[in-house]
Amino acid sequence: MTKKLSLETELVHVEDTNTHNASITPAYMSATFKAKDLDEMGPYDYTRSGNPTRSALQNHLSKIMKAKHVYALNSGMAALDVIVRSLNPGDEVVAGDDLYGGTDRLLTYIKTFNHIKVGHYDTTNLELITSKITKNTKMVVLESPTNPLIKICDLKAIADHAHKQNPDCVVVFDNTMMTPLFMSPLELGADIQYESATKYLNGHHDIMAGVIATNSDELAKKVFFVINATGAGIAPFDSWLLLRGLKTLALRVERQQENALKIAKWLESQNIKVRYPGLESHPQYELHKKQCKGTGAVLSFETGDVAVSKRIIAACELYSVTVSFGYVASLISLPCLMSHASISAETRKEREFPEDLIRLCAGIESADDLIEDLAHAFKVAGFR
Ligand SMILES: Cc1ncc(COP(=O)(O)O)c(C=O)c1O
Ligand SMILES: N[C@@H](CCSC[C@H](N)C(=O)O)C(=O)O
Repeated sequence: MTKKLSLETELVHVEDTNTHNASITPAYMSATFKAKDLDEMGPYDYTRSGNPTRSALQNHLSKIMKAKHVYALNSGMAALDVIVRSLNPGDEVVAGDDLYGGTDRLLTYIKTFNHIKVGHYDTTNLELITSKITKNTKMVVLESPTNPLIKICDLKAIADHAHKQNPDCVVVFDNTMMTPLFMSPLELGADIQYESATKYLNGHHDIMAGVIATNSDELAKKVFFVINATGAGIAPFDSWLLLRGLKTLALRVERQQENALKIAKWLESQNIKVRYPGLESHPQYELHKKQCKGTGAVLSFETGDVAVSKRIIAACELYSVTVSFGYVASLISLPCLMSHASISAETRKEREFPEDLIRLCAGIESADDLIEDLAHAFKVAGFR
């Protein structure tokens, strides 16, 4: 077919050749592969280095992420770990001031133990962030929308500035919240896009996974070296589950987004300050619309009192109280005690991180049921 296919179509059609023409890519549950003969070893020898199920997944992701090189790893944090291993002591990294807690923890680790200089700044303030990116900056680490404050940064403007200052500066973008369905960071100037595939890409909360995408041969080479050297590549059965989950990405995320918008509007109608890029009240609503095709399904809001937030969360019946997001069922959490507990209370305060912030991630249930459950929880908690 010569026509350019839409992403929704690409998602469900996995190109793969396998011995028996199985319709579904088999899970090659083998650590080793026999050498044909000693002069021709074949493409696979050991699953740490490569596995056909992982290759099928990576090839499929390459199409979806419109990237020349894609690597699938055993978690989103493993992906970031592989990326930051290209840094050397003394290198300077500029990062956002609102990042997933585990990202912050890993950046703090490399700052403390690898002697890499890491500065955190408000990425919504273009003047500030660009003033911090200089010719000495080796890497920029961004998230947008951020987890959990839903801050939006201007990726193109930041990447253009970084590359002007230092053509070798590596702009790394965490696209977990938007997924390739709603945002194409590589097209906007990122050198490396990574995602926690544990979230939307898989969608079923039954695996941990991460992906790295880049169009640079040089960066891809470095990434593959570390994956092979450390064993960070995704396992065959997890590759198989991720391939299966990806097929319904568009259906799931579109429905989740629809629900999130309805919930966000309902919360706003209760005079609550809601952080969601699909609301016109979001301070970077226009910017987000300019660089993304959708607004995702994660939102957060404050109640003004940690005790009230805890009571609301405890009173929810449909929302599971868990970390993570992107699951087909709805989730609710208190980031300061859960996903962002690894950031010290002092740092959270410095970065204006509200302790009463509730993060909510819409699933694919009926929006009416989800709103009714929240309304009921508010009542039980004595809120509103
Ligand atoms: C935005 C974001 N990036 C990266 C990660 C790390 O991914 P993983 O949990 O798959 O290691 C998470 C959550 O854990 C996240 O929320
Ligand atoms: N105990 C975990 C917490 C994981 S939080 C996962 C997710 N990214 C989220 O934002 O909810 C840890 O220490 O990493």
